[in-house]
Amino acid sequence: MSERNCVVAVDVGNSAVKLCVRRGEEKKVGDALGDKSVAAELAQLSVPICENAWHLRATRWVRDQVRCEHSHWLIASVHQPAAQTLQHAIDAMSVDSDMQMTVASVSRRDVPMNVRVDQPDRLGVDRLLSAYGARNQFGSPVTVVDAGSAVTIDWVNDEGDFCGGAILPGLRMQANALAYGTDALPEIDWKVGGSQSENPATVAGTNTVDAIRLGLITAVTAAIDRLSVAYANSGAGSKAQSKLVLTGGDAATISPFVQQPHEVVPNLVCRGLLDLPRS
Ligand SMILES: Nc1ncnc2c1ncn2[C@@H]1O[C@H](COP(=O)(O)OP(=O)(O)O)[C@@H](O)[C@H]1O
Ligand SMILES: CC(C)(COP(=O)(O)O)[C@@H](O)C(=O)NCCC(=O)O
Ligand SMILES: [K+]
Repeated sequence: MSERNCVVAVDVGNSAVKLCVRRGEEKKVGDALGDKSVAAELAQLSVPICENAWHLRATRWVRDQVRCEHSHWLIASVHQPAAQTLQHAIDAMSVDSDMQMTVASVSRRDVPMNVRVDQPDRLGVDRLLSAYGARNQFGSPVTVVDAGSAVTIDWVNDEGDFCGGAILPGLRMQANALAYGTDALPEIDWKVGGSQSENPATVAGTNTVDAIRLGLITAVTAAIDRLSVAYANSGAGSKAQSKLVLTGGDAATISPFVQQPHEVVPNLVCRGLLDLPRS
């Protein structure tokens, strides 16, 4: 890649930092509803923030991926200490690098989407950006699920407005909570597998691990199925059929057990960042 300018999209979550850079020709997406050009090839990386020197892995990856004169980093964060650590690593890298770097912290005001919640400034910018990315790719109405540290199940109405949603603990957090809050329960690997790999969402667990796995998967997927239908019904009379989109570190794990038709799109927050109109 030898462009003059490139954009580095960064989603700082509570478990991991996700980075995306678009390879090759950039496409202008702006705010065009239904535009599918976001499917352009992306280089993507997820670095768990529990990993030693995660910030160095992140910045080195970007240095190796992009060969441009000026990189503009768009950072959306719901974890301020991690965002600060990353900012310092970017500053340090820019001292030793030929590449010019600028960094912008993205807030909800940068996202061209109406927000219908009680306190918009308290809304996680990741929720808004994944909704924005989903709306750009699939149109509205759409239910957007981000299955990460927390699972968010959000609603974008017929008019394309962000209307809030639900927040529940993510799979790892639920697994931790059971192990932490009891004497007898082990901390399980919630990923599908083990003795009940055929379909843990329909067969009663006949041992502790399978029972926990069934509980966790059902808690998350039943919430998704129920709320996506309820949201769509709340927009009764809507002209367009409602869609359902999953993203986040656990999206692929839960997808086989979500009954409603849906799409899995990796790194929707970063895709939303790359879609933002340029100032
Ligand atoms: N290798 C992994 N490292 C960390 N989390 C993982 C990994 N594989 C799957 N996960 C799951 O992904 C979730 C984190 O998803 P992610 O979307 O990165 O979260 P966040 O946006 O909160 O940082 C964890 O809660 C865990 O359940
Ligand atoms: C709900 C979240 C914790 C999800 O974070 P994540 O799982 O992506 O790390 C985050 O969007 C957040 O801190 N939100 C602030 C509260 C709100 O959105 O209402
Ligand atoms: K999330």
